[in-house]
Amino acid sequence: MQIAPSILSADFGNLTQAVRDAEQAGADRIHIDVMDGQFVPNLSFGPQIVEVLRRETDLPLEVHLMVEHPENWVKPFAAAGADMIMVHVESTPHIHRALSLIHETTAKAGVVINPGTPVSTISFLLPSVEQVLVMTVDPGFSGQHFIPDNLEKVDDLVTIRDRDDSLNYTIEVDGGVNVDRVHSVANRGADIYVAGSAVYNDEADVATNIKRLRDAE
Ligand SMILES: O=C(CO)[C@@H](O)[C@H](O)COP(=O)(O)O
Ligand SMILES: [Co+2]
Repeated sequence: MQIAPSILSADFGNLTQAVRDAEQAGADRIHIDVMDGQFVPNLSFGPQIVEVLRRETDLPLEVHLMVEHPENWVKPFAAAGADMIMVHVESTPHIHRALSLIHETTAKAGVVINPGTPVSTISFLLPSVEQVLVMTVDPGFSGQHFIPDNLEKVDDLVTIRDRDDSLNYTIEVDGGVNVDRVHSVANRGADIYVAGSAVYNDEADVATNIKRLRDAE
């Protein structure tokens, strides 16, 4: 599986080092959680941070937009160097427009579903995305508890993709993935998992934490 460390759990005073550590430890991509204090009750990064991190790493940068009016933020994040931009279906009445805007840039497009949103909500969008992000916590914070029922959505997304050759989205799981949970995520056929607090914490260094996750897959 691919691992996408989320820098939301890293030291905000040294994000460039956090990204370098992840790259050296063999991370596959960097997950950047963007929050506006409206769609979720927290604030985090703007496009300037992506621009800074773009200069630090060749790893793909994926932006998880947790904002209202995500359409307004597609171009700034793409211009800053995002390789993938993911939009919550719950965050806009104009999800097709948001995905089309992403495809007007060089970035790939992803759609995100909250724990309370069924896969059926996005079935008409699946041909239009390169990635589906299944939230296994309610978004807003790192370090929350994994909600296991959401793994059924991974089963559904794998089955739908297997049935239709024209669909080629990757399936990513985000929230509460740690050494105790990662095996169940891998088992269900997800392609990528996000790990925030399991990678960036005071217990061990980033390389040790990533190795522990890989060993537990
Ligand atoms: O999008 C989010 C939270 O809203 C996630 O990307 C978390 O930041 C992941 O952190 P952990 O749950 O792995 O600690
Ligand atoms: Co995220």
